[in-house]
Amino acid sequence: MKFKSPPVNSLSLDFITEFCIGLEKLENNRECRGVIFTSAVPNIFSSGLDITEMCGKSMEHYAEFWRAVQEMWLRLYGSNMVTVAAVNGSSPAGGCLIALTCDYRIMVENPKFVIGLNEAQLGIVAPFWFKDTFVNTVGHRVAERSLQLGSLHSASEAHRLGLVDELVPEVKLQEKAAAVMAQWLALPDHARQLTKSMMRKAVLDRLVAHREEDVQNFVNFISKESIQKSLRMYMEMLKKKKR
Ligand SMILES: CCCCCCCC/C=C\C=C\CC(=O)SCCNC(=O)CCNC(=O)[C@H](O)C(C)(C)COP(=O)(O)OP(=O)(O)OC[C@H]1O[C@@H](n2cnc3c(N)ncnc32)[C@H](O)[C@@H]1OP(=O)(O)O
Repeated sequence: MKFKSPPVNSLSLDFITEFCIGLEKLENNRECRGVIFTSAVPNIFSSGLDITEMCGKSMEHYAEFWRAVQEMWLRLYGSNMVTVAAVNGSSPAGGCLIALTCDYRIMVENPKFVIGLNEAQLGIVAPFWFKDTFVNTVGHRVAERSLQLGSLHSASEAHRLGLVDELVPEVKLQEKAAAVMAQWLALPDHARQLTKSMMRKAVLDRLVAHREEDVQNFVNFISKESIQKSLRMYMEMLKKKKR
């Protein structure tokens, strides 16, 4: 699955809806046993949740948007397929979450590419299920420090921390992703799928059990004037950076 929503593959409601429909089709296709996620936009895997979906909109819109974000994560983290992220560009926040939610992450070894859950830098808080996914990948200590600081890690640092599993030159990315996929698909599906479910079930169940509460927390949090102000300032900063 190749993300192609220029300029930065931000995760808008439309993007997320298409992502979920695409994933469901693949999940229901018995001939499809694995998916590689990558980007068709140069230098960007995904810039994370589309900030314009969380700024200056109605409470109803925030609730609809957050349910879609939850749905995307639930489907991807709970997927029966082998999921490999071929990270060929920067991947902050929600973009990093997509990579973390896969079974395996391969990143291009470009010192300009960054990845991490940088929510704290925007004055927002990664919800518990972002945090759980991060802890399950890198462990508690690394996740705690990285989340509190809202760190964006270079590709080599991300590899050192275990945030990504492998680094490769750009020209080798697709070949490597296909080789990893072949390795994972060599196992009997039922054994791999039951093992994956055993490892992820508690974290998935936690969101399912608290889904509406999580939507309400998000809506209350994001609609606070102080948070709206932080998001507006962040968007301004992104625009100024270009001038
Ligand atoms: C008490 C507990 C309660 C719990 C409540 C939970 C609350 C959780 C809430 C939210 C969670 C959010 C998670 C997220 O994903 S937030 C998004 C974070 N993303 C970022 O910080 C990335 C921002 N973008 C960048 O750093 C760069 O754009 C980069 C991706 C590195 C690409 O750089 P470059 O190639 O130089 O491109 P530009 O910066 O010029 O961007 C091009 C245009 O795209 C716009 N843009 C960029 N990112 C976003 C985005 N995420 N959303 C919307 N728009 C984005 C940017 O403004 C440029 O627009 P324009 O051309 O009009 O100037």
